[in-house]
Amino acid sequence: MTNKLIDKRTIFKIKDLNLWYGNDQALKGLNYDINEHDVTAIIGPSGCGKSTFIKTLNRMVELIPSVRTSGEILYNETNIFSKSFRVEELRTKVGMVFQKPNPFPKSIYENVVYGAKVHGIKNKSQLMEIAETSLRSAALWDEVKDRLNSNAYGLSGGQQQRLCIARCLAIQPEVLLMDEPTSALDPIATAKIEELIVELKKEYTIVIVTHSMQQAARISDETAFFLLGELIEAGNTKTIFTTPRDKRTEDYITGRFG
Ligand SMILES: Nc1ncnc2c1ncn2[C@@H]1O[C@H](COP(=O)(O)OP(=O)(O)OP(=O)(O)O)[C@@H](O)[C@H]1O
Repeated sequence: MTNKLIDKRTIFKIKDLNLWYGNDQALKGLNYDINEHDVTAIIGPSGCGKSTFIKTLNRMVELIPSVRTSGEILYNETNIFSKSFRVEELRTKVGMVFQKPNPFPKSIYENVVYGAKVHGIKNKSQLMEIAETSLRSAALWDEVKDRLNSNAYGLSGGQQQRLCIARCLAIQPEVLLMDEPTSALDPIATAKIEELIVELKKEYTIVIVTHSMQQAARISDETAFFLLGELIEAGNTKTIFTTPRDKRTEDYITGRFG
């Protein structure tokens, strides 16, 4: 399915992607392009393959031993499944934020600079600069700048989620994958993350799984509707929500199932 009208750079080109967990096929013949600086929302009923799909984009899904894939995902024009492709580099460039905030049991500062340290940066002022820049980008700096050495577990759920976003940003990704990043948060914390996503798309490309139609409509440029492992319909979010082509998309977005 072709889905782009505007002339933007394609960051992921997905070609005939299939994925199996053992004998069970979870993704079926997906063809889709994801463009730079778009927020792309992945929607669909429980079990339709949304999480599996985004975890395939940085090959995290392969951490499950029974997983087998076929097809291609071109990331900046290189197939991520090719033998010579460096998966560690992919996971640096394509970061992930999960449903439940998952900070490490460390200080706020140590959480943010963790990846930079793993990458060998030792200089204290450089690390402090990375921490401040990342926390500012995640709209958290003002709330934590006086308590950087406090344990991250002392933050609220919404703050912890922004900390996890800051931790991702600190390793300078190009893409942020977000798997229902607000489903564990209250409406105010959710609104803050949504505002942040809209701000972050100036610098990053964002793919977000969401169960909330309102959230998809509020923050995404493109929406892809999945059903039983298939990509049923994708395109401009406004179009998908106002004039879907497929009856199954219409039924889902109007709450008739799922
Ligand atoms: N580790 C796994 N082993 C085997 N099957 C799995 C595994 N993870 C997911 N599946 C199956 O793959 C299919 C897609 O699951 P996935 O979690 O990607 O769906 P989803 O759309 O993200 O669901 P939800 O909205 O409930 O999170 C489901 O049938 C699920 O049972």
